[in-house]
Amino acid sequence: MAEKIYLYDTTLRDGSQAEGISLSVEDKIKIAKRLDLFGMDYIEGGWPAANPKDMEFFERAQRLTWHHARLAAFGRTRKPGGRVEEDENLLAILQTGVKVATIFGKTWDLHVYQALNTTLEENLAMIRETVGFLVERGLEVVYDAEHFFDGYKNNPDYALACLKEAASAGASWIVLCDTNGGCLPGEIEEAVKRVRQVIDKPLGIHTHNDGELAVANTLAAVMAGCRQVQGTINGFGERCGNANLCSVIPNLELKLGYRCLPPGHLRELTEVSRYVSEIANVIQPNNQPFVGYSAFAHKGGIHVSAVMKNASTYEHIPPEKVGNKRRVLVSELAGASNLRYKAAEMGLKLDGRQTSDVVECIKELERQGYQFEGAEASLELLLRKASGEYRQPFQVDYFRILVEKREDQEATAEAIVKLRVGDQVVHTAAEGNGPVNALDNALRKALEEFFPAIRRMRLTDYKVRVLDEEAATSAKVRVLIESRDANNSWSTVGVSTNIIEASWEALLDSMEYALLKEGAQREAAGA
Ligand SMILES: CC(=O)SCCNC(=O)CCNC(=O)[C@H](O)C(C)(C)COP(=O)(O)OP(=O)(O)OC[C@H]1O[C@@H](n2cnc3c(N)ncnc32)[C@H](O)[C@@H]1OP(=O)(O)O
Ligand SMILES: CC(=O)C(=O)O
Repeated sequence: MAEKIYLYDTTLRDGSQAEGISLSVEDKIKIAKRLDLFGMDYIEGGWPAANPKDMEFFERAQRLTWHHARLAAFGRTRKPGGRVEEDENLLAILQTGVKVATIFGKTWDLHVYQALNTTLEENLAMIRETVGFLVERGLEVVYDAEHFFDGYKNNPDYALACLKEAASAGASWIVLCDTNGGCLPGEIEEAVKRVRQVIDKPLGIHTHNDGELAVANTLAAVMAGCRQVQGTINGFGERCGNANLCSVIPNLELKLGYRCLPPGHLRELTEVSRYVSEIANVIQPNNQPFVGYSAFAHKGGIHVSAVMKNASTYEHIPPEKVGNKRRVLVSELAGASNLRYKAAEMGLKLDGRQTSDVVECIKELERQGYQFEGAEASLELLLRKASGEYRQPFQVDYFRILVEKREDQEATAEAIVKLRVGDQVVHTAAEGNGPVNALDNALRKALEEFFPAIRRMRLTDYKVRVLDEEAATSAKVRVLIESRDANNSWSTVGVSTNIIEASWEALLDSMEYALLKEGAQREAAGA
């Protein structure tokens, strides 16, 4: 059976130290519950003495049932010259009622002298007394040796002496921290091996990402003998972040053959990562390894052609192992393979001639400024039209816009639209707070009577990108529109030197796509 590596999540504590992240108690509870079900072994809930929010988290957490994880409360060693029995930070940990306390203490002599302003001997006493105080009260103590690796480089005997104090005082885990995040994997490996010779306790690793090596350093530490990994979901954390558990876990399980999560749970990784990003209100980078939207997205025609023959030609793991999906993008870099893949996804049949015509058409449109990667609904309409199986639900004869601005009055906009549905001609006018809004209103007014689905869709985002800035006010623009109904969202694109025309194109595609989906749903329901 594969060897177990214990997962220690500090998203709620070190993750909250990231600039721009502030979690409410409710957010923390939601994340902790999800991580518990996911199979995290330890969840660090916060530093109870640091703020009332963290204490409230523990009060609420005590009333909940935890299926897998042990909750840990974080804190520091006692103050220099202080008494553990009177240390409010330790008393707060006891007050939370948790069974695990994680204590960080100094290991780097520089910090002892300059941050704590005390002696090396007093720091050893602080570690010994603090760990002993909590162990005597029945807690499992995880000892986080802050700045261990920098301390080891500067004064190895003292750094190791700090670890020995914590171990002999009864700490269950000795966790080696690369607090400044500047170490290299080789340095980590060497130091961990040395610690194993002198410390007879299970070791853990806690790394930061300042040299972009937090994941690599964590893996190096595990290969050298650490059996607990500390990190955060999506690598959130102070400065450049912590070791990203969304990369650490699949590397440990899939590449190194360790056991971290309960069997089958790795498939929840992508969902967990996105859930935490959503609650933390952080946009997940598309290129985030394993779990990002683009982690298994293939754009180059050469890649897609090979992936369709054997996915491992351009994928280091099957995406479904981590709950992610393969995607194929269509752009000017596409070949026939991209189009065939897309057409099959849409249930369309394109013959060789149609496929090469669409590839050429897309390359030409992208040259003009269109971008189909971010406008999959416009792409689908294009492919359907090319397949010869598509009937347009309506035809537009023309639109006209009137924008008026009078002195001391707000600007007004009015749009007139003439279109045909079958053999009926519709001629409507509508006002709006701007020309695009007026067009949207006029189109809806014309179409709603024939197609009630239009009432159920709405525009959710509108983006304009100037394509050739130097052309100033005569520049070409690309408009991307995002729309949604109760079940789906979709994006469409339009390009023109006239911003109204570009918007109009994207708007028409958006409504046409809503009708296409509505028709497909009705068909599926047998209506
Ligand atoms: C490596 C890490 O990530 S550790 C965790 C870091 N996280 C945080 O700091 C977030 C939460 N922090 C806080 O809310 C506040 O800093 C508090 C409540 C903890 C302390 O606030 P204050 O009492 O106002 O102190 P302040 O933050 O200015 O300074 C920290 C003090 O802790 C001392 N300290 C630092 N590490 C330790 C330690 N391991 N053991 C004992 N004391 C320590 C410092 O020497 C300093 O003492 P001083 O005030 O006598 O100079
Ligand atoms: C303990 C901790 O958060 C660190 O050393 O980075």
